[in-house]
Amino acid sequence: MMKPSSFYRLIKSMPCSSFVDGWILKQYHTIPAAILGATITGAIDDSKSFSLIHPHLVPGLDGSWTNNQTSSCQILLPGMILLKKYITTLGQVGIVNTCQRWGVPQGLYEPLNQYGEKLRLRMTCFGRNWDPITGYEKQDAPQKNIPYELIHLANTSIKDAQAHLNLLPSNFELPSMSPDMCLVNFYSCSGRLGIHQDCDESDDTLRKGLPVVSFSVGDAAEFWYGHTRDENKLRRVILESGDVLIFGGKSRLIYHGVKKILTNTSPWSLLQAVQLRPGRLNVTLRQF
Ligand SMILES: O=C(O)CCC(=O)C(=O)O
Ligand SMILES: [Fe+2]
Repeated sequence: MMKPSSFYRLIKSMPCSSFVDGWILKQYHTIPAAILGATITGAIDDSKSFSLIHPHLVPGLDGSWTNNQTSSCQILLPGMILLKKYITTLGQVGIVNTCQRWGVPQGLYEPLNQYGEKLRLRMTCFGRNWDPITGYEKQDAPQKNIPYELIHLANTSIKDAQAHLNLLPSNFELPSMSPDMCLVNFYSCSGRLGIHQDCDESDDTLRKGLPVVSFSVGDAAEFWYGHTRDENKLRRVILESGDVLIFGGKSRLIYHGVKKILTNTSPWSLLQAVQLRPGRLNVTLRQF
């Protein structure tokens, strides 16, 4: 019996996969074969080194990852901005493929918390190393550069959010930043993330409120946030595929967490194009 590759798979197994054990095979989207055939060229051979990249689906750097025509901007709190439907389907496909390609061979691991318990997600990072227990302490492990496309998308998102803020009478500040760490999280349908603050970055970053930029791809999530850890006082927002959430300025140290994943809410067009496994991919960029 073949063991699943050590690379954790963002993209679900093809029905003809040689992977027969592990939870990877337990859930399938029911995508009719006719649709698969229309968009995915050729069967994927899982027995070789794991890569499901379809180069023709990776967008160029021509701005096609963003879609300002149909997106909208919501200010959730001072410094906390949600760009709804900001990333095009093509851009979302690009994010999945980029994370998949860049993640080889270590893949996304199941991190532990300080009590030795598994978190309810998988993760990897590009740029500076970070993990939930030691934070940024361990920089000796090999690092992978942050994919340029992700940096570009983060910068464009911040610029667009700033442009929106400039149109408003309020003077909510949203500083720019130069991302040097990119955290990739994948939540299965039962995944979640407890309420926390992102406060491991440098004092300078936190003091200046340099923003975290967060991309959501796949199933939607119920995201809780607010100025307190008290869950009764937190607000909720649904983060959907293609949304970009930015929290900086006065909201840089906001408490937040992912309460639940809303299963079967991935856009059909995304599943057709890239077959992201059931669940949610979240990519955050930040400056240490
Ligand atoms: O998945 C999300 O939307 C949030 C992720 C997050 O809070 C983090 O990685 O620190
Ligand atoms: Fe966070």
